[in-house]
Amino acid sequence: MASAQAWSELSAAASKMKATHLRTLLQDQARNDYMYVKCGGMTLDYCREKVDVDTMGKLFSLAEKAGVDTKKQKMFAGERINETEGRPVLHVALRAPRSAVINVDGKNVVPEVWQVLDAMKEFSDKVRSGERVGYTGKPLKDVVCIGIGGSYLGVEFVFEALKTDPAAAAAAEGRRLRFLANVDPIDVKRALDGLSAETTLVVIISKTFTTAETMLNAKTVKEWLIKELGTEACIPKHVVACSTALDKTKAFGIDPANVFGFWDWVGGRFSCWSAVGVLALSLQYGFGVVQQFLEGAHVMDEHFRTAPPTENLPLIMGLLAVWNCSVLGYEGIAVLPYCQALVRFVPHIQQLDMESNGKRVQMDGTVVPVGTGAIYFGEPGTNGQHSFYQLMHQGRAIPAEFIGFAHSQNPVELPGEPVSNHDELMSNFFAQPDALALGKTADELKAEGVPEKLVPHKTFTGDRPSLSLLLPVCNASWLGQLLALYEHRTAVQGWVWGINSFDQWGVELGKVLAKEVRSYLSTARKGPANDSKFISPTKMLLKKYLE
Ligand SMILES: O=P(O)(O)OC[C@H]1O[C@H](O)[C@H](O)[C@@H](O)[C@@H]1O
Repeated sequence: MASAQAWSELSAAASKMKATHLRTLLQDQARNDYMYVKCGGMTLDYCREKVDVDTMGKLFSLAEKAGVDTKKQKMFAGERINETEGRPVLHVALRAPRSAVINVDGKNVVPEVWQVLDAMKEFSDKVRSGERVGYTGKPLKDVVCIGIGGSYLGVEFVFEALKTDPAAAAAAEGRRLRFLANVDPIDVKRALDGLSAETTLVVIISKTFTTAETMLNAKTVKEWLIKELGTEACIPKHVVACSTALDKTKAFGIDPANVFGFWDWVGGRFSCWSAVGVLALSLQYGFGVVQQFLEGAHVMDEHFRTAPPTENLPLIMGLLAVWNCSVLGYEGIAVLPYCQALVRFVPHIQQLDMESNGKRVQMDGTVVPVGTGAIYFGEPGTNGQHSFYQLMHQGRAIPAEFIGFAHSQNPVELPGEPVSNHDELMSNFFAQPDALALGKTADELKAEGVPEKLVPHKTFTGDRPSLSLLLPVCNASWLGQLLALYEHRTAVQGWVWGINSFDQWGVELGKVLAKEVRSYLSTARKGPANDSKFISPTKMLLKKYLE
């Protein structure tokens, strides 16, 4: 955590920035050029953030004082930086090349990573080619993934993002991939709808293999398979698992040969590069496509590890998030991908950032002196424009992160239209940040002849910060880079705040209380039950539910 002095220096800079409209800041071309940063084919333009070059200098020095670089080197070196759980944080090892050396307690973990990757390639190739079949001899063309949180969101994001990528779509022809996350039995119905057990492979994804939702869903689907196929003997052919808890997968009845492992140094929300994501995505799109995703992430890892601060995209984006949240006092961040393929990107980023940085104490247990974490939300553009953008333009100011691609996965050009469909989409990507930043003044409206009484309603105050990320195309490799960028951006914020971005104790209390309700309901469904553990409003509502 940076010192109190470093934070107070920033609040002085904040006063200056608050008093300077983005219209003024954007007139400084040297400033704008400084904030136009390239990383390979990816471009970050952050000139519409409420910062000047001097502020950025202060933010880089804040990072230095907070020891961000040292913490980053420790992460890459496999040190136990997740102090509250005593674990290294090594998702970067999951996408390291075969030749890399990353030691944990003196042992290189990269060969183990590749051993599992090779096993997943072999397994998915066999399923896809029809060499490995179901219990009745039919090819396994459908896959149902059962998992929640980090064992679901990233995988679904990538699955959706590649669905319309021409190469991935061709590789997925004739195959279906479904997800079952919520413990709501309605989700079981939705996931299994129209599937035949004979052709369905079930992948149970759970790091701990104890998560209540996943375990109940896994049992429910196991029952479905047994009922449909008429025998428990079908399970080894139809159920596989991705987990670190090999004893528990065995107890569930899964053949150890059908379990794809990973390690305690892979955090749930950083795990889609492990068996958690690689197996299901390889089954759907083939291992080759998934390998491009991993390689893309590695490119971003290397950029993050080696690029100087002023060119380091994850560092800059992490610092801007800290600046907006802790110094300027904005509470939310809108993530706005102008790409329908990223339809499940924001839900994943919500978990990635809000579970990582929704913390109130520093590593040493003392309360962080500034606000931490932001409320993430967003929708693909242009859908969001017809929904919550009104509030962003004329209601609350919410820093926004616009994400766009130079080329579409599905180019369409209609004769007689002034621009291609993708250019139409991207016209909005370029227009919205300027509308937020510049706004529209009363004088401009009056000059346009807007009636006096409508002028206040039509005025846009502007001065609303955003950044824009432009990537070449939404394919496996660029998706890998994009997600790794957001992962490192998340870590940077946590390191500046001095919190532990890699634990998640905040999810525990609700789980414990749910256990008490579960045991009460189990008794109450059969007869009288003791509700003295609950507060009276909860008792009342439980009574109503059971009526
Ligand atoms: O993979 P599992 O052990 O089933 O855990 C699934 C999820 O459980 C909890 O909700 C954690 O907060 C998540 O970080 C985790 O990803």
